[in-house]
Amino acid sequence: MGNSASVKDKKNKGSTITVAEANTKQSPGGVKNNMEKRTAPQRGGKFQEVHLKKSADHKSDNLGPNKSQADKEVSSSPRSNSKTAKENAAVESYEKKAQSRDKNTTAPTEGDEIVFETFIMNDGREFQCLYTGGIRFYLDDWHSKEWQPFPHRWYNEGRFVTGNILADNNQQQSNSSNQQGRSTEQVAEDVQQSRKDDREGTIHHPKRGTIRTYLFKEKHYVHCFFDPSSGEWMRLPLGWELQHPLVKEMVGQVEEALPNWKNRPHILAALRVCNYNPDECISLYLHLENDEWLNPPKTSQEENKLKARDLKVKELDKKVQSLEVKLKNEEKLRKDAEAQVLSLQEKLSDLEAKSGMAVAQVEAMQQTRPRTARPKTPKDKKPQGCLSLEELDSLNTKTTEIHKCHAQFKLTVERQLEALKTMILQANETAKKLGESDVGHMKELEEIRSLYQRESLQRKLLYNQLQELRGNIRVFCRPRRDDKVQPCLTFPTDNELMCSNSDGNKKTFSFDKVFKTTATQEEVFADTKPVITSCADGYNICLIAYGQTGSGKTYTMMGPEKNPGINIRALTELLDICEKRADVKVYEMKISIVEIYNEAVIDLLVPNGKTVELKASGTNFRIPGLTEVPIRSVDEIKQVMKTGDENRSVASTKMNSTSSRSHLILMLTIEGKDKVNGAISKGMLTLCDLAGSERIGKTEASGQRLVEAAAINKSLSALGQVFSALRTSQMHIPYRNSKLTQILRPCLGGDAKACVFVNISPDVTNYPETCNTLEFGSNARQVALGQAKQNVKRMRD
Ligand SMILES: Nc1ncnc2c1ncn2[C@@H]1O[C@H](COP(=O)(O)OP(=O)(O)OP(=O)(O)O)[C@@H](O)[C@H]1O
Repeated sequence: MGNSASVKDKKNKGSTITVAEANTKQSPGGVKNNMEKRTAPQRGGKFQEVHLKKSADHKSDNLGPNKSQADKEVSSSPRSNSKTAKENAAVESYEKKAQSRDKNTTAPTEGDEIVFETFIMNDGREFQCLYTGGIRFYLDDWHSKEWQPFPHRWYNEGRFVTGNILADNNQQQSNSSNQQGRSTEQVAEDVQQSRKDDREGTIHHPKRGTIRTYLFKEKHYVHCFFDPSSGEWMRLPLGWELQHPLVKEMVGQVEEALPNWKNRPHILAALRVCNYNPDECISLYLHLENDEWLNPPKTSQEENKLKARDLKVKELDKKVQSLEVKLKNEEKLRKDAEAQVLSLQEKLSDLEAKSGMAVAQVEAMQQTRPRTARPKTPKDKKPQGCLSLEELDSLNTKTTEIHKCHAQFKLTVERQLEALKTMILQANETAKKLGESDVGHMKELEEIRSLYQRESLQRKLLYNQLQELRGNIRVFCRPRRDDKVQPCLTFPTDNELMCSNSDGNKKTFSFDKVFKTTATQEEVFADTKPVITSCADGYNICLIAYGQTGSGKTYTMMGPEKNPGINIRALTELLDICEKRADVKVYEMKISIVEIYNEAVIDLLVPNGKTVELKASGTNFRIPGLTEVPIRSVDEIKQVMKTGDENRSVASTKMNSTSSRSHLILMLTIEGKDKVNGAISKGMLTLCDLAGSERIGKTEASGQRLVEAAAINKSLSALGQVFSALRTSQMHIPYRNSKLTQILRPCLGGDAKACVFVNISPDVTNYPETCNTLEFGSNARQVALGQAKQNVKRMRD
């Protein structure tokens, strides 16, 4: 695991270049001519006479035109260059340490096996190294990009990380810097001789004129200026340093990312703490401002509180429903009342029309009525055609009756009108009251709605906290099914696994879940389902498969077409969630697929694959121009996967790689817009099938396979270092050390959730690799628990 890797690949034999050949080609200065005899440690723990390149005495001359970056760095820094007795003592002490560590952590192997190591210099720089046939090389990935002989003097200037990458984290040694004892003139001279780099600079001082500055790299960078009057390098005051162009640029970067942070000297002070790394400075600020981790640890009361809140939310749910029913009833009542008012208004206007007609009739009758006849005198003669007295009397009576009727009718109409007016007034009042109560209910409903939303948000937060308490990184162990091999695994409980070899060695490991070899794809997926749900709520989720080649990583993640693995199931589950929540949220899902091969990131959704670059963006990294394909159905998911797979085959043929030598990463962004309050949630699901974690075998340790193995070793080590830093709650998490950790950064740490599948082979012949994988998983699991407790119980019969 991690720093030591071996692979068996017989395909590439035609193009095999041995390490010695490769170095002869790579170092025109003639590596073989510059060899000397010295004692070097063997992995078996013995010392033997071997040839090693003469590096300390011949410094850069043996590297010819490929003068290594490391040598340049060393010569430019104020350190001792000569090989001393102190150095030899350091070499021997290292060798003794390596010998004793090998006994404990690494199984003895053949004499000239390739062993990968990481060398960390006291100033923090890291180099990938390989050790074979008693010779150690380092990968000069700054300048020549080739393997260079490991300089002798470096033994005194750093330490190796070997064996278990996580376990080695505690082996920090505080080697004292060689800088002590060197005069400032020598230091100044070294700086003058060094090649021009961005650490050199000048500042114009109003009294002292132009002053030379140099950004020293110690444990942390320290920006100093050379003071000729005292002959010493002095630390630059904040005010001066703010004038330096490089520093100005860094401060500007932080200011741009954090516009609220206006105090430039404070920013610079924080930059100093963060070793002049603006990204780190930004993340430090955000960490201190918002980080949940700074909150006091949760107690068991939290769980009770969560339950109580859940109950409250349910009650509120019921109340909302009953209020909605009530509101509907009241709305119906209001509509009825409105209809009644309308019909009454119609009746009223009808009656008004009728009464108007009646009045008109009466007026017409009054106008046509004959004048009252004068009383008849005896002299009068009844003219012809005139009415008789009796007739007139009866006419009078009728007229009087008509008058009476008219008066009565008028009275009735007036009364009716009055009654109608009162009714209309009453109806209006009722309608007004109904309207008011409607507004009241609406207000109440709105309040309850917002309360409900707040509660459900709080529920999600508490659910998230509960998940955090259970562990943000959950580790599952899945052994491959293989009935033809001699098994080395037993399963004492659902959380424990015992691994034993033919010598009777036994190791027990604990995980969040240990699947049996017979576990189905459905059973494996069931445990990740709740975590995936939270992706739709806007959380970053990551599922990683780690293990040696052939241990079932691809089977677990992708699976066969008829029995798919986690990838298809997770995406289908998310589509289901989106559909279920369609009433309240509108979701949009986009997918990208990339492959990391030899530290190059390849976009697999472009025909034949295209190399893309990672760019730092605030505290995270983004990939400008990366293809994103929207998905809306299971068929679309399958189509995208097929395209990715086809392009991966073409790309790997082009690069002469195999799928097990690269990491495959599937990235899905899911954006949901709340229909009620318009809130937007953005989650990310990262599904990662890592390259095989096994060690390199002797026969395959050449040419391209060697570079591949170094790249895999580097990225898996970086992943282990990130877990390690998270486990020990370090301020600086070394995400930058590999492309893999840069891409996985949003899903590791913070409030992201990760599930790590450690895939193992049940075969007893794979016992050492299986133990390495299980140890990686155990260490990753401790990140979740936040404890430095060792989960591995070692037993010997
Ligand atoms: N749980 C399982 N049940 C049945 N067959 C399995 C299981 N796990 C793995 N296999 C089979 O084992 C073989 C190797 O598995 P797989 O390709 O998934 O390994 P891997 O770790 O992804 O290897 P590589 O690193 O080369 O990609 C495949 O043929 C696969 O079908």
